[in-house]
Amino acid sequence: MLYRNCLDSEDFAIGYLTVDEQWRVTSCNRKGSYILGVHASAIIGEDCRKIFAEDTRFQEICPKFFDLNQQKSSSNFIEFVSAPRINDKVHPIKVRIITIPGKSGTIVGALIGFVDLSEPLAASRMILNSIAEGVFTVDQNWRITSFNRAAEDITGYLEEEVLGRSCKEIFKANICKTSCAISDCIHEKRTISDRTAFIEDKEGQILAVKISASPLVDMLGNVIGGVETFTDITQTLQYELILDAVADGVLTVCPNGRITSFNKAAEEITGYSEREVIGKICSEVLLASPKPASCPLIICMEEKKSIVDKELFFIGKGGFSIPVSVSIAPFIGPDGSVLGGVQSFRNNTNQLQKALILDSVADGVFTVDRDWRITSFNLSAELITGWNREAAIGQYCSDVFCSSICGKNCAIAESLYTGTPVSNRSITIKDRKGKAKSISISAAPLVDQDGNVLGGVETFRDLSVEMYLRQQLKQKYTFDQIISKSPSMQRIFQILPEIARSESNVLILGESGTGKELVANAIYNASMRNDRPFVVVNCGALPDTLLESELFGYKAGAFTDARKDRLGRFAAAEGGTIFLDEIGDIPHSLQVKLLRVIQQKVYEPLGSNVSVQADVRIIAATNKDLRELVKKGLFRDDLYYRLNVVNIALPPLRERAEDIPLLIDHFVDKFRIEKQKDIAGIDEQVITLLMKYSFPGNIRELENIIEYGFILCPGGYIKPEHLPDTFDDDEQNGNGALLSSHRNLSLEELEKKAIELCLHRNKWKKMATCRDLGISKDTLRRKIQKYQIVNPVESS
Ligand SMILES: Nc1ncnc2c1ncn2[C@@H]1O[C@H](COP(=O)(O)OP(=O)(O)OP(=O)(O)O)[C@@H](O)[C@H]1O
Repeated sequence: MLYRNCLDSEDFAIGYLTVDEQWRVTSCNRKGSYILGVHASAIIGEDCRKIFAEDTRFQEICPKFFDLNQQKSSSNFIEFVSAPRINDKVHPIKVRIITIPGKSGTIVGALIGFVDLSEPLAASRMILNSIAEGVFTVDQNWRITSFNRAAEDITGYLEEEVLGRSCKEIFKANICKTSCAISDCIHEKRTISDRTAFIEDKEGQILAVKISASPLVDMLGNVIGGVETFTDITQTLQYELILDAVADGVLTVCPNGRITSFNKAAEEITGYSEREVIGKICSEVLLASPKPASCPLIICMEEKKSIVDKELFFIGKGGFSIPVSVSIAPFIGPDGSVLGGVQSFRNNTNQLQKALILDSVADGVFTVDRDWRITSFNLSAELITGWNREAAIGQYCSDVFCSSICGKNCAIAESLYTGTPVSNRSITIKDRKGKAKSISISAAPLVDQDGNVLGGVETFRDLSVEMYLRQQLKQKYTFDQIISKSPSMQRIFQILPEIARSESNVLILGESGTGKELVANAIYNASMRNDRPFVVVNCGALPDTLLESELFGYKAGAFTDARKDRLGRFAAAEGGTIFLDEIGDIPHSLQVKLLRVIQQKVYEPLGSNVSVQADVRIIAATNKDLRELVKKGLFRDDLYYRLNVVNIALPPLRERAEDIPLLIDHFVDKFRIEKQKDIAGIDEQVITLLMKYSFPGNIRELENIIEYGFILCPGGYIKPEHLPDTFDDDEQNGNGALLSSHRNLSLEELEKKAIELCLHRNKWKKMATCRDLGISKDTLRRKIQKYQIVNPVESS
């Protein structure tokens, strides 16, 4: 009974039958009736072989039942395993027969134990197959004894293909020979985990796997094989490799800002290893201010927005600060929640250095792309234009510079079209407040190695400082409008205020164009009479008869055309100053009258015998040798002495060459304003040419040459080709006979000549002529009409 109870226990997993010597069932436990699918009472007395024969699972075993009556000893212990495939499923049944000996030694029956092996096996297989990792087991000879579904999926082999085969033969792993994980774990009697290996799948493709291995031990502690789990990490490894291959530092964080990955470049840039930073709050590791509120990565995750190329400073492992440009994006899950964030960063040290170098350059520098949008803008550019970099970058350069050359005469465009850089072109721009500024620019295209144009670069210099300095210098060498640094002129400057203050008559001597009228003007300006009239009379320009009436006026009827009284220049200058230029040219009769004005301060108008009082200061000038005229009796000596109370002799320009550069600057400034043209100055070569020149026309001639250059030069520096054509001939330059043909030309005549020359040089191509002259097509057309310039080819 006890035996029955014991065999019927719920825990008992083995079915039992007892049979008599005829194989007739004498008892059957609960598990036995469960496996056989019959009630015990239904089979008591039945031949168990018949019962087994009816159950397909026992088919293989039935023939092995022997005749119990024939058995002699109790040594009959027989074990069979039957594993028929039914409906494509294996149904293993294990049967154990133990014979029961009787008193006489004969066999009186048997105890038949049977187990349906498929039950626990199926459960464990189910568990194994539901594991996502590949699992296989081997026996002590490395023969595979099980191979789960994930292992099949990863390797492409089916279990039945690999069972019984050597694991090395199947996996062909790189570690098989040198460091087999299973043999290591058996040897070390411990589980080995997370070892990376490369195996071959059935197709021969290499897979990266992460493996763990443990020894398989039986109940007695004997190692009976090993079990290995493996995961395909090929894709993860690829991602890691890709991340490590990118030049930018990349780190990822979880939503609370803790670092979850940190690539090789990130390690190199910051000096931290991945292991040192994983799990730490990103801002605490890398930012000077570790507060999450100031961490752009946290902000981006909070606001669910991305940022690109933000300039930041990281603190590296050694505590040094690293300029970086970071881009950040949050990881947004399908439900819209933030799962983390990724931050890529680039070491900006080089760019920063370049920017610092650019910012330390005194010249303004900016670059544009192919669409004329500003791509970089240095500090000097900010200072000169008043635009800050952030505002300027991305704008069209013409919107920032508002220059006179923007559009049609753009220097960058010109440098692109001509293939040669533009240098030192003087232009006017408007700063951000709209104030006009003079700058000198140089431009060049930006071209890549293959010659593709990427954009352009322009450097520019503020000329206002230069201009101010020149102005200061000019002031030092200036008296009123007279400019000179020559010692002889400086001496004159010293006595001029004294002369001006005196009431004495002044005689100014000097060649034509040396500045006699200018000096007379300066004396007048500095005199007490400067609030009274200043009247200029060119005595050489009028016929003798006209000159007298011009100076002293006339009464009606004094001569045929004199219908009514007319006041003369002396009357006009009453209380002020009269400047009598070319005094050496006045006739004898007038010399007497002039002497009377000087001596008695009275004169009579033509046709009148009534004397008129004259309070007029006389400043006279001549380019003639008055003393020689006196000697020859052509000029009255008493008048000469009266006029010559104070005598100023102006030296010719050839005797004060040191004044030439100063005067050049002065005239360039003057014409720049007058003509509103972007001329930066005079080319060095031109200065050399002018310094060698003898200037028979003195300062007036120099002034004319510069004006001529202004007309011909389109912009930038006035070059030798912009000088009057007589400068072409070096011989002539040397002997000082130059420009005689142009010396006395009026401005209009000069302009006409310049336009004719330019048209001729450009074979009457109007666009080229406009470009050379720096004028518009309309202006050129008007000037051609005005000066009636004709194309010789068309006219013939
Ligand atoms: N030192 C100077 N600085 C600046 N400009 C000068 C100087 N000297 C002469 N000029 C300029 O040269 C031109 C000729 O000068 P100005 O007419 O005074 O000479 P001038 O001796 O009176 O000539 P002329 O004898 O032919 O009448 C003027 O435009 C004048 O402004």
